Amino acid sequence: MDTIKESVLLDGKKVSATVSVSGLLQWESETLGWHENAKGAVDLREDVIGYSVGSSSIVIHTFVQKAVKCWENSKRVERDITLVFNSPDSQQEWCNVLQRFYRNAGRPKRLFVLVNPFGGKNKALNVYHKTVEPLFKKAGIDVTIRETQFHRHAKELAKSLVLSEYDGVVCVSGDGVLTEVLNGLLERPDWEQAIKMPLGIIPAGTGNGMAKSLLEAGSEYYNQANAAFAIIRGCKQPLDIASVVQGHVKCHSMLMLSWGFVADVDFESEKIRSLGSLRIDLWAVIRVLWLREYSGSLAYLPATESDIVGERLSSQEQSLLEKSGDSDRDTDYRKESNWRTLEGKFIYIWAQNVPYAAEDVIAAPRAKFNDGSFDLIVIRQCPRLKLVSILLNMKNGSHIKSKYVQYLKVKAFRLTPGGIVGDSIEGGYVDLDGEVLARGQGAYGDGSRDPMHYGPAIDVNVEKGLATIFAPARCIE
Ligand SMILES: Nc1ncnc2c1ncn2[C@@H]1O[C@H](COP(=O)(O)OP(=O)(O)OP(=O)(O)O)[C@@H](O)[C@H]1O
Repeated sequence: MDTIKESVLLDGKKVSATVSVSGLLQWESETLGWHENAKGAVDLREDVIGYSVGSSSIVIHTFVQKAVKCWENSKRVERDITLVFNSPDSQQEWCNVLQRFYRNAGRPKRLFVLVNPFGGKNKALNVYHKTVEPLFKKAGIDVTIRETQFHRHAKELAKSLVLSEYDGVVCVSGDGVLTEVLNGLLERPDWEQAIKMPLGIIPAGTGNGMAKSLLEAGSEYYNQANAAFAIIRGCKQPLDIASVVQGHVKCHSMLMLSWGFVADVDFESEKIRSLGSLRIDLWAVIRVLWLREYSGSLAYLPATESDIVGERLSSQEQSLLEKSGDSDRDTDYRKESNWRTLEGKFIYIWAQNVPYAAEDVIAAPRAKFNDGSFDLIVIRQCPRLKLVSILLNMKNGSHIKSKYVQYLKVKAFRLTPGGIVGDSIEGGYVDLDGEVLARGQGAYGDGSRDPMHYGPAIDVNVEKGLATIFAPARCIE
């Protein structure tokens, strides 16, 4: 039978209710006639966390979007709907329909949850217990929770995870812990299997660009409850991943790589960390006043015809490129003929996988989760005042309209960072998903014993949809 119908008490009122195998619960009052509250409906797939069964009742835990101003994504609110049945048989019949529906809905049943107790303002544990745990409980999810105890602990845990025991790994943290899990999975001997494990993120760090990008793309209000609900709903989005190789160092990125101004501000301002988020603004002012330009080169493989700017590679550059990087993975772009190069002075180069780099920074408004490319934002020579306006406009993404910004979608790139123009030291940092990948001589002591010294060129290859991430339904590309 596709639909069952029953006369029940719904929140104490007599209604005629139906539930269909396609997941729609509808009701109509048997006493109110055409009164505005006489009818109702709820979509079991889109708007329900789960259900629980009482002695003669079923409680449906709904999580429905509240209508707000049209330009805002609306918040969801929890509301329980209690259905009381006349007989144990009809209750059982309804339970069977609900059970069958949720068994086939692709929702996760067993999750491995990692919480970074020091993420953001040390509030991640509180976020988990207050907001996330109650929702997972209502959804009937079995949770194994681990607090990360040290830097890169999440990576170790991902490396040793028993894959068959979980339907997903969820990080209650910033983007850093999520990236560690990704790298742990990809460093396993069984990485091809391991990387199919769906990942989830509940924003509880300082940098929450991935969670913001997912919720925004799904037209969901940005908060931790909605992020948890996206995981409960079980929709999954393939996510591009960049493999990054510099000499012997090999790792993976899901968010961003930057070199120059932006990375320098981020890392150099660590000295004034006690000032909180103000540290970034203050250091940005310092760096604008004492603006650095770096010499270097960027070779890249355009993703589309309109991303072709710059010169073709010389035959020597092309042959160097073909010997470089990583040949382990499926996608190998090194021998493609369409590579281009930009050389000279740069203020910054920023490669971004998803639109948001942080909650309030839309670094790459055209970025897509699964288009097989990273978006490059390149600033070369630029007057100081224009640079300030570009930085301010990153809050709404309009910086890409500036004539000083080159915005390119690329499938692969090779960055050769050089020194500060007009200075004997190299200086600047290369930031990979919030961690130092490399730094120029002088960025750390005299640089002679710095293990992260710039070294050889950095090769980045985008692997289309290599990872899988839980995402709001409307975000799926
Ligand atoms: N118990 C711990 N002690 C010290 N460092 C930890 C611990 N757990 C996780 N970390 C490290 O904290 C870093 C930041 O993690 P997370 O992703 O939660 O936040 P973030 O937004 O990237 O940064 P922030 O620390 O500024 O909030 C990661 O590099 C991770 O390895």
